[in-house]
Amino acid sequence: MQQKKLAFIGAGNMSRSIISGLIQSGYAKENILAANPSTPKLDKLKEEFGIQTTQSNDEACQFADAIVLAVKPQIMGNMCADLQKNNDLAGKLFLSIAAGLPVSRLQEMLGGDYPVVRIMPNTPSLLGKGMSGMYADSTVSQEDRTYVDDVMNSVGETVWVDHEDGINGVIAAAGSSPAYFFLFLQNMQEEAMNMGFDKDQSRLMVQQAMLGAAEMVCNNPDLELSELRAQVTSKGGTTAQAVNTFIDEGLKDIISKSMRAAVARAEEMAKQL
Ligand SMILES: NC(=O)C1=CN([C@@H]2O[C@H](COP(=O)(O)OP(=O)(O)OC[C@H]3O[C@@H](n4cnc5c(N)ncnc54)[C@H](O)[C@@H]3O)[C@@H](O)[C@H]2O)C=CC1
Ligand SMILES: O=C(O)[C@@H]1CCC=N1
Repeated sequence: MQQKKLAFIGAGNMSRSIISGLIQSGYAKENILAANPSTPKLDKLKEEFGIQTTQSNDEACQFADAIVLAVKPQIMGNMCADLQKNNDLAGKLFLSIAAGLPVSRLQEMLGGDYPVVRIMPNTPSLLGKGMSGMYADSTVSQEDRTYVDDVMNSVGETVWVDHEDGINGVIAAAGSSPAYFFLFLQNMQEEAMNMGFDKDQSRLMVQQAMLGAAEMVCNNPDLELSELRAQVTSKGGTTAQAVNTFIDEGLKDIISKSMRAAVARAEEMAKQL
C-alpha cells in the first residue's frame, strides 16, 4: 500500500476502526496522525497504536498528504471553514466518511475543487469485517482511488459506486445495517428470555445462530440465500411456521420501508447540511 502521510480529523469510533485496520495491515505508524479536541481518545490511540496525535486540526493538516474528515456531519461546515482559513489545502487528498454530505458540498466547505473521496464505512470495520462503499468524481486520480481502496480494504470489503446517489444505497444496505441486525437480535434475545432462558443464555443462542448463519453465507457464495434458508426449513416443520409468520406479517415490506427511510434521511441531510 502506498504510504501517504494520513491524518484523521475527529478521533471517534470510525477513525479508531480504520486506524486499527491500517496498523494491522502494516501501515507505518509514523505516517498516521489523529486530531481531536479532547485528549482521552487521543491518548488511547497513541498508547494502543503508537500513532501521532494532536489537538490541533491545523497541525494535522500541515502533517498530511491525505486527510480523513471524520467528524459528525453537523460540525463539518465549521471545522472545514477553520481548516481552509488557516491552511493551504492545495495538493491534499480528502477522504470524507460523513453521512449525507455530497462531494460538491464538501468542496464548498473546503473552499475549492480539491479531490474528495466519499466513503461510507460501517462499525464492523473495527474487527476488520467492515463494508465500505466509495465514490469519487473526476478530480480524484486513479492512483488516489487505488490508495483509498487499499486504506479501506485494510478494514474489510469495498465497492465503488459510479453515481454519487449510490452512496445513499450503501448507507441503507451496509452503513446503517449493522444496527438492523442488532435490533433483530435484541428482539430475539428478549423473546428467548420470555421463554425462560436467562439473559446470557439468550444472547449466546441468538449471537451464535447469527454468527453461524453469516459464516454459512460467506462460505457458500454459489448458494442463493433462499437455498440456505431451504436447507434449514423441513417440510411441515418448525422453521416453516416461523418463516411463514415473518412473510405473512410483512417482513419484506418492513425491510423495504426501513431501507428507503435511511435513503430518504440521507437525502434530507444533504439538503440541510
Ligand atoms: N458510526 C457509524 O456507524 C458510522 C459513522 N459514519 C460517519 O462517521 C463520522 C464520524 O462518526 P463516529 O466516528 O461514529 O463519531 P464519533 O462521535 O465517535 O467521533 C467524532 C469525533 O470528532 C471529534 N470532534 C468534534 N468536533 C471536532 C472538531 N472540530 N475537530 C476535530 N474533531 C472533532 C469528537 O470529539 C469525536 O471524537 C460521522 O460523520 C458519521 O456520519 C459513517 C459510517 C458509519
Ligand atoms: O446513522 C448514521 O447517520 C451513520 C451513517 C451510517 C451509520 N451511522
